[in-house]
Amino acid sequence: MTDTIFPDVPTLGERARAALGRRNLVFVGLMGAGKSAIGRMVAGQLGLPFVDTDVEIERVSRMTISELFAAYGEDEFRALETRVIKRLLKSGPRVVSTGGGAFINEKTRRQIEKGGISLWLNADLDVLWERVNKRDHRPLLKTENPKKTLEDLMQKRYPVYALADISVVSRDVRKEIIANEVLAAIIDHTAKAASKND
Ligand SMILES: Nc1ncnc2c1ncn2[C@@H]1O[C@H](COP(=O)(O)OP(=O)(O)O)[C@@H](O)[C@H]1O
Ligand SMILES: O=C(O)C1=C[C@@H](OP(=O)(O)O)[C@@H](O)[C@H](O)C1
Ligand SMILES: [Mg+2]
Repeated sequence: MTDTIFPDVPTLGERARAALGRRNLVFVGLMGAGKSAIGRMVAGQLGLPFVDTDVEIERVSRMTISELFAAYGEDEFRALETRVIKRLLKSGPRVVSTGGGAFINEKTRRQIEKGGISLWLNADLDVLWERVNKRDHRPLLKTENPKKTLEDLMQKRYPVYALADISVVSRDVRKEIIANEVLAAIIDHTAKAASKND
């Protein structure tokens, strides 16, 4: 409707796409923050390809994340994750949603810093818990007290996620609202970076 009345006014998605240029957009944050769901939605609005690193890891290994953890352990999973992300970031621009531990790994974080704009979806414990407790495919949460495990991971990881270029609060509102806030944050970040270079 708006497009018909104001045909030349770019949409939020088009403005964010122009701001991103040739860079990848990389979602980081804890399990349940919405990286996979919001990442896919944002990619659609930007008109860019979307890839979820966990899905890509499962595709190349022909195993589920749980099977990989069980068969080879977390260290091997991280090594595979680093290799997959390095490859994905080489041929952008695309939207990449990482698994929650990717940005915590120093080697992977350096690749992300080099290969694109990182965006932290920052959510509080209750929001995360509400979302993750509905499914049991996350091996790190198969503990006696998964909510406490999630809380411990928050304590350890949040200072590292805070190193991301952009952060957006992921909360209990419709996904479209968060996706639009992500697009606005990309535009804002690029404008600030440009004015710093003036
Ligand atoms: N804003 C939101 N409102 C409601 N549900 C959401 C929202 N964001 C994500 N979800 C849901 O929460 C669950 C976890 O999201 P997901 O994207 O898998 O998180 P992550 O990839 O960060 O672990 C999914 O079922 C997803 O659809
Ligand atoms: O936080 C983590 O270390 C992990 C998060 C998961 O991805 P999501 O954050 O998409 O759930 C997945 O990569 C794996 O279970 C390990
Ligand atoms: Mg995910």
